[in-house]
Amino acid sequence: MSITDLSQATVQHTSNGLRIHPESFVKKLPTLSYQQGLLAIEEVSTQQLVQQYGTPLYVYSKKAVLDAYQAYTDSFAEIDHQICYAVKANSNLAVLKVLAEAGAGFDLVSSGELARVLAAGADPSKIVFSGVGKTVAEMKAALQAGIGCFNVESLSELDTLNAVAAELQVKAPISIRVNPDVDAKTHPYISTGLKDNKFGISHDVAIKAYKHADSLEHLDIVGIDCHIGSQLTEIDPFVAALDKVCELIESLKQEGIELEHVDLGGGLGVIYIDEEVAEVSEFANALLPKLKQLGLKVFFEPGRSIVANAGVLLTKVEVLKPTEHKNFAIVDAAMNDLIRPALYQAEMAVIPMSSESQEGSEEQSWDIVGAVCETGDFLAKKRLLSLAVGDILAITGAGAYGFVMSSNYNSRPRPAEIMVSGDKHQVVRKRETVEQLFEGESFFELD
Ligand SMILES: Cc1ncc(COP(=O)(O)O)c(C=O)c1O
Ligand SMILES: N[C@@H](CCCC[NH3+])C(=O)O
Repeated sequence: MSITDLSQATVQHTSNGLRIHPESFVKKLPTLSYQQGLLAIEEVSTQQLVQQYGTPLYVYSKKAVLDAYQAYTDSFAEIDHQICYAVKANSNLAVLKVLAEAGAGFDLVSSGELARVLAAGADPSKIVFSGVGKTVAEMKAALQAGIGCFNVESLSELDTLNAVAAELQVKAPISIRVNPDVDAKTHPYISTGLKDNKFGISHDVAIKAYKHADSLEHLDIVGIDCHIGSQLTEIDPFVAALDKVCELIESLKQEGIELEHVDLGGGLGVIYIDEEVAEVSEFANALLPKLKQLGLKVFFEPGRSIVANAGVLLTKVEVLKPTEHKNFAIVDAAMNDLIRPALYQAEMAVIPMSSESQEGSEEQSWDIVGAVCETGDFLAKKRLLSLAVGDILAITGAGAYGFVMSSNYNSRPRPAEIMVSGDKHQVVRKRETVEQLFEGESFFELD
């Protein structure tokens, strides 16, 4: 490889750290580009966004969200299907509204998420409610809203839901979430389809659970559900899970239990750095022959693959702190704004707002860290960049499990969120103020 080829290589893992060539890297991502050397999202310059709204700043591309959703509907066009976007990945109302208007259903895990999707105009019949610990109040709210299906995760949930539905004099539509004991080959914290995980009902118990559900007057069995984990880069685990679900559907038929739909959950991974990730179309091609044979309606619950690469987090370099041992670039975003690196050692790309800032100046290996008082507060480690105080960096892949997992640790107000469409941009969540952080608190006055 010549020196020019090397400098143009998109991602290089070197002993000093990771070098990402920004201009070629963004070509792998939707709606990001460098225009006159400045990072743009759709047609909006990130420099303009930073000047107008400040940092840290989450920015989402409407087009990228819609295109990712469309990739699913196109890939599964041959079969009767429903995409239920997993709200937990990014629950901003603007994102939800874009998806609701495109025809998406929603996968929820709380009544908070239910309230959000209803506020965003969701069709209740396209909502599925997952989660291991639904409360009675949450069951009531979802039944009153008329949701499409409860994905039930335990025997005791069947009884509670039956009682709640009886009280409201309705029938609760249910699927049972089965745990197929398939290795999703992902980070252990986000693997959900193994015996060891708290999710779903094991195959051995599933038939018993369905028979029990069938005996309960206020439950209406409509489907079967499974979700084996998140950020899966390979297709095989999905196929293995589908095979197990098909076996169960066959056994249920023999017991006289007929289903209307099969829900295969979410979990398809995305490119963060240079992962080899299956495309939605490959995922569909692997599953379609079996799904067509089944002849049931198919639900999917993608989250990350719809929104991750529709979003970036923009952050400013506040302090450069080279030490004899390593170099720290302290930025104004931190683990409270984006916890994935700290929580899962997730590697996310960090690219400069200005690609010209990298040219001609000497790169060094930097740990990009926040100002939170935790050693675990890092956003990226060993990144080869040429940095100056005041530079703006973009962390890509931040549209999923970014803002939604943020906190106010160290009394840090959370960033603003912006949505971009074409050359337009709008605040879709205001930056928090310090006053908001303690507005619900009071002094103890009873002594
Ligand atoms: C039940 C369920 N459905 C869907 C998802 C969405 O997963 P992903 O964001 O990986 O597509 C999750 C999260 O892992 C989940 O727990
Ligand atoms: N929060 C995780 C994904 C969780 C999936 C939820 N079941 C992540 O950022 O990768």
